[in-house]
Parts: sequence; C-alpha cells; structure tokens
Amino acid sequence: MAVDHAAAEVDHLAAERAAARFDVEAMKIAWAGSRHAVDVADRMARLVASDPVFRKDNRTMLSRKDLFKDTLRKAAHAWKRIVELRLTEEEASLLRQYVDQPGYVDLHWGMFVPAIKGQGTEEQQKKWLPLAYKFQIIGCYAQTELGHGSNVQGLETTATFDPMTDEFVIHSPTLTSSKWWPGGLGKASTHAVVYARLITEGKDYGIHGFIVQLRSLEDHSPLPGVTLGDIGGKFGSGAYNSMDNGVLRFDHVRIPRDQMLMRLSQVTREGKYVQSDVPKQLLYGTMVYVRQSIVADASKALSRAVCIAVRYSAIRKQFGSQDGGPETQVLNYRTQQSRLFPLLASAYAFRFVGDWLNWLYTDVTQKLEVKDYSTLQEAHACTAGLKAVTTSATADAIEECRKLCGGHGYLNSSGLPELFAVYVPACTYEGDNVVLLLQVARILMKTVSQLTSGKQPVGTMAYMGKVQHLMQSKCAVKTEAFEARALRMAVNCAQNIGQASNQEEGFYERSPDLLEAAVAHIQLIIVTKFIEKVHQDIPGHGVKEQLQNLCNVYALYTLHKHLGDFLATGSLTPKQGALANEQLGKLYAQVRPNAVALVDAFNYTDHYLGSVLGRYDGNVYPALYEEAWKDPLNETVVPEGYHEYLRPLLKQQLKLSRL
Ligand SMILES: CCCCC/C=C\C/C=C\C/C=C\C/C=C\C/C=C\C=C\C(=O)SCCNC(=O)CCNC(=O)[C@H](O)C(C)(C)COP(=O)(O)OP(=O)(O)OC[C@H]1O[C@@H](n2cnc3c(N)ncnc32)[C@H](O)[C@@H]1OP(=O)(O)O
Ligand SMILES: Cc1cc2nc3c(=O)[nH]c(=O)nc-3n(C[C@H](O)[C@H](O)[C@H](O)COP(=O)(O)OP(=O)(O)OC[C@H]3O[C@@H](n4cnc5c(N)ncnc54)[C@H](O)[C@@H]3O)c2cc1C
Repeated sequence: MAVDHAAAEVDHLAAERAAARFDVEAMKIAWAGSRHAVDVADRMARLVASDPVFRKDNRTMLSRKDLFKDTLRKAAHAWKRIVELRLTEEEASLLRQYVDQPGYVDLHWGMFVPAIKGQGTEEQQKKWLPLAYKFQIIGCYAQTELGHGSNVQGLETTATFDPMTDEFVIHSPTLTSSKWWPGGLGKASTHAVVYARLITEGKDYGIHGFIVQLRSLEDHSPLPGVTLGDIGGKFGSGAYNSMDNGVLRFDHVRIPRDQMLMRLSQVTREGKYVQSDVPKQLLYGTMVYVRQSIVADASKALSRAVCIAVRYSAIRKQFGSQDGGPETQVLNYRTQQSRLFPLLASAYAFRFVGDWLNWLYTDVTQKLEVKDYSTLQEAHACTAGLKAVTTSATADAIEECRKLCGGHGYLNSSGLPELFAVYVPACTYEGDNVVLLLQVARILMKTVSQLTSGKQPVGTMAYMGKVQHLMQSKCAVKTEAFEARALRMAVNCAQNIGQASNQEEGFYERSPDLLEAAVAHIQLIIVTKFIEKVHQDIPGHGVKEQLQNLCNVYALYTLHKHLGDFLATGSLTPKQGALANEQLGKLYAQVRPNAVALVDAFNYTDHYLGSVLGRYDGNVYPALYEEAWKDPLNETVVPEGYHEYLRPLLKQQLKLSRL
C-alpha cells in the first residue's frame, strides 16, 4: 500500500508544536520586543506576502537586467502602497524589509538621508530632506573608491574651493579615485553624498562630505562631467545582483559652496576653513548608525537560516531505529543538535544584543545633541566590534544551515544559497571585519595602558577595572570566566606590544593576537547582554526558562569553541572545560522538544522565508517536486541545443558502433 509521506511530514510538525513546553505567542513578544512590534510586523509581512508584485520565488532565474527592472518595479510599488495606506515610518521600513530585495531604496533611506541628517546644518536639512522624503531625488552614499575602501583617509577624490565663483570643483584625479561600490549609484540615484578631500587656500583639509547631483531630473542622463555606470555582476544568482553598485568619475564638476555638508566644519565665502568644536570623528557617524543596524540584521538573517534548518531537520528522516521501527528524524541526532542549537541560541543572542546596541546608539545620539561626547568611543567600539563578530558568525552559520539540510539545502528553492550570497558581503561592507576588530583592539590597548594611571574604565570596558581580581583568580564557569579571558588576552597583548621598539610596530606584529582579544571582548558583551535579558521580567508560560537555556547554550558553546583561550589564559581549568561540555549536551536535550516552537516564535511568513524546506506546514516533498518543474530548463521536454550538440554526438556514436 502506498504511504502518503507528505501527509505524515505535515503531522510531524504539528506533533513538534504540540510537544513544546512554553507559550509560543509570548515568545513572539519576547523576540519582537512588544505586542505592538509583533502585530505591526505581522501586518506588514502579510501585506507583502499577499501582493503578487512582491513575488520572489522566480528571482534566481531572472537575467540581471530583468532582476534589476523587477527591483525598480517592487520599489515603486512599495512606495505606492506606503503612500496609499499612509504607512508610518515604522510600518514602511518593515514593509521594505519584507519585500526582501536589496535595492537603491536601502541606501537612500539607510545612508543618504542619515548622512544629511548627521552632517548637514539645519538649513541644509530643511532644503534636502523634504526632497528625499518625497523621492523627488534619489540619493546614495559615495565613499569607497577603486583604490581605497578601508582607509577612508586615503581617498583621492578632490573638492577644491573656487572663491571666484563660490563653488567647489569635484574631480577624480586618478583611475583609483573613481568611486566604486556605492549601492544605488550605478543606475538609480540622482544625487550622492560624495566624500572627497577638501582643498581651500591651497591646503588639503582631508575628507569631507558633499551633496552632488549626478543625473538630470528631467531625463536621468548623467550631468556634464559625470561618468557613471554599474560595476558588474556579483556573487551568486539573484542575491545582491538586484543592487546597482556603481562606478563614478568626476571631471571638474562644479557645485555651489552650500552643498558641502557643513555641520562639522565650514568653508566661508572667502574660502577660510572653520572647524566646529565637535570631534571630527562625527564624519564617520553614518557608518556607526548603519553598523548598529547591521547587528539587528544579523539576527534576522541568522534566524531565517535556522528556522529553515530546524523545520526541515524535524521533517527529514534518515536510517531506522535499532529495532526496525520508524526512521529517525535527523533533528534527533546528537551531532545535528550540537551543530544547530548553538546557531539557534546565537540568533536569540544577536537579537538581544542588537536591541541593546540600538539603545546605546540612541543614548549616544541624545548626548551628542547636548555636546556630550563622552560615549563616542564606546559607541564606536561596540558598533564596530559587534558588527564584525555577528556578521562573521552569521555568514558561517548560514553555510552551516545549508549543510544541515543535506543535498536539498544546495537547491535555490531551499532559500539558503541566496540568503548566503546576499549576506556574506556584510563581512566586508560598512567596514571589513578585520579592520573593525583592529579598531576595537586599539581601544582595548588604550584602556589597558590607562589602568596604571588609575583611570577607571566605563561602559562595556568597566570589567577591566577589576584587573587585580581578574588577573589572579580562578573563575567559576560564568561571566567571570569570560571577563578574565578577555582581560588577560588584552593585557598579554599590551605587555607584548610594550616590549617592541615602538608601539605601532608592536601593534602591527601582534595584530593576529589583537584580533582574538577583540573577539573575546565582544563575546563577553554578547553573553553579558543575554544574561541581563534573562534576568528581566519576561511574561509567558515557560518563556523565561527557554531563554535561560538558550543563554546557557550560547555561553557554553562559545566557551567550548574557544576553550584554548580560556585554558591558555588560566581563566578555566581543563576540568571546568570538560564539565562545561558535559553540561552543553544536557542543555541540547532540553532544547530539542522546543526547537520547532522556538523558530516559530520568529513569526516569519513562508513568503519572507522563501524556502520550500522551511515551510510552516512542513509539506516539503510535494513543494520540492513542484518547484523543480518551474525551472526554465523544464519548459521543453527536449532541451534547446539538442539538435545542435546532442543529436550529432549521439548519431556519431551510433555510426561508430556500426563500424
Ligand atoms: C535577496 C534576499 C534578500 C535577503 C536579505 C537578507 C539579509 C540582508 C541583511 C543585511 C542587509 C542590511 C543592510 C545593508 C546595509 C548596507 C550595505 C550597503 C551599503 C554599504 C555601504 C558601505 O560599505 S559605506 C562604506 C563603509 N566604509 C567603511 O566602513 C570604511 C572603514 N574604515 C573606517 O571606518 C576608518 O577608515 C577607520 C576607522 C578604519 C580608520 O579611520 P582613521 O580616520 O584612519 O582613524 P584612526 O584609526 O586613526 O582613528 C582616529 C580616532 O578616531 C576614532 N574613530 C574611528 N572611527 C570612529 C567612529 N566611527 N566613531 C568614533 N570614533 C572613531 C578612533 O578610535 C581613534 O580614536 P583616538 O584618536 O581616541 O584613538
Ligand atoms: C555589497 C557591497 C556594498 C557596498 N556598498 C557601498 C556603498 O554603498 N557605499 C560605499 O561607499 N561603499 C560601499 N561598499 C564598499 C565597502 O565599504 C568596502 O568594500 C569595505 O569598506 C572594505 O574596503 P576595501 O574593499 O577597500 O577592502 P580592503 O581594505 O582592500 O581589504 C582587503 C583585505 O585587506 C585587509 N586589510 C585592509 N586593511 C587592513 C589593515 N589595516 N590591517 C589588516 N588587514 C587589513 C582586509 O582585512 C581584507 O582582507 C560596498 C561593498 C560591498 C561588497
């Protein structure tokens, strides 16, 4: 008798859900932050999922041109819906998230507008922001050049003030000064915030931001002196190829003086350079803003991958039980759990540290408004470090989820290849992760060097003030071990650098160790913020217990993975390390019955997940089968090319065999 495997799989997920030991609806609130956040996200996700224009299941099969046009169409339709439905800023930004297709609007709202807000004077904001808010202009963020991305001070584009005409002359003096990479620049943007070296009265004052019009508002053609286009196809099918990352060159393009962003410094009518009393690092403010939002995005991308892998692992069965009973769900294999559950825990960890980082960013912004710059360094270290650690971990985790889904994970219809391809550049954009971790390391070294002078470190570095205690004690397996590991690694680096003939040389020589010290410091922050979260009042049956479990999984898994650091610094004994590993196995057993419900709590629609393996109803096999037939290759039974290339070959073989 034929067994309906599909129906059996569907029942499997229902059984998993019934076995969960906590209130999923309450967990949705803990994940999203509030009842309101759940409701509004739910509404926007469904709005997108039910609109045929936002269909995306065919995306990996489109040509680059069709994909780009599809992105323009989706962006225009999204804007139409936002206006028609009078959506709030919160709703509109969620709607764009669920459309889930990188495009020029991301840079317009995500960098162009924030750059003007952060670096423009009130007058400049009054002039430019209304135009941007109504999409009467489209903007991008043109910083990186062909020759320099990480080294912002090395950019070569010039903005030379001409006092005769009260204008800046924007120029690309070399090939390597061509702007290269800005998203939205290639085909869509009419304007850009361009970063260039300001030259006035014959002196180079370094990098500053300028608003430059690139294309005609009449017919979209490039303005005189402007050469621009797309930089070409990128990694993976679909994925980030919907974005028109661009190249841009200027040939002595003139802009009015008041298009220099003048909040941080000004050039007077006479050409005098005037520095405001604000730190010049505020020029990097837009990057800080985006880095904090990238941490929140890491938890979104990671939770999507984990949701797919957990649901599919509950459906997928391989090998029978020893007594010839039913086959085993792969989710029951201890190895599957030890690879998957730390990723599930990381998704929650990144979500909560992302919320905290958002709070920190808001707090710093408010302080800046009253000219309090005391937390600027903390904001830089936390955004740079958390961006680096969470994006690297997420990129690795998406690939691990693909492997956890076996062969089917490699199909585009699993959603994982595209998620990986679209996500991996997060390790590079908004600051290469190594470059950012070295920034954290510099701040750690500065903090260590100030310990002897009695200056008490603050914020996330405060634990370093307990130097006497942390350098000596053996630690119990909890936060203190993370503190001791991070501090001892930093102090070791500082001591080694101190022995070098000069500090810069020492830093350069020790940079691989410094990277690890920075990672240890950032992991301490993630663990600490997760612990703080679970100490809060969290309503809902069993929710707090589940989060406590996941917090322990995250901490112990991190400890297990970096046991070498803990042992080498004497922060733990080998026996404690072994006990921690034992405990981890027990925790996985507690996560197991709740795993499907824990990913349901992300509340993702099937449209947003975009994966036949991660479907909410678990009906994986019919969906995989159906999806295969949609491939353009299956439009004809006999493939195109048969008559040119297969038939002659086959005929020739036939003739040969007859000889
Ligand atoms: C199809 C399916 C869809 C699925 C979708 C799924 C998921 C999608 C997920 C995510 C997508 C989400 C968002 C996408 C977002 C973005 C992508 C698009 C755009 C990307 C844009 C960009 O990349 S823009 C360009 C970014 N460029 C960089 O980041 C450059 C990095 N370099 C630097 O920042 C600097 O050069 C530097 C910091 C490394 C060094 O600078 P320098 O001036 O040389 O400084 P010093 O090192 O000498 O330091 C001097 C002092 O300044 C302090 N400091 C440095 N930076 C800052 C700062 N930002 N804030 C405050 N202070 C800073 C530093 O500490 C020093 O201080 P001291 O003097 O006290 O020591
Ligand atoms: C998808 C995507 C979108 C982007 N969008 C934009 C945008 O909208 N606007 C924009 O302006 N830019 C954008 N960028 C550019 C991006 O910000 C840069 O690529 C990024 O900052 C890295 O700089 P780079 O390419 O110069 O790398 P490089 O610095 O050349 O890195 C190459 C290697 O050198 C290493 N390295 C560099 N410096 C050091 C150091 N001091 N110590 C040790 N190792 C080092 C790096 O770790 C890396 O391994 C985008 C990039 C991508 C991939």
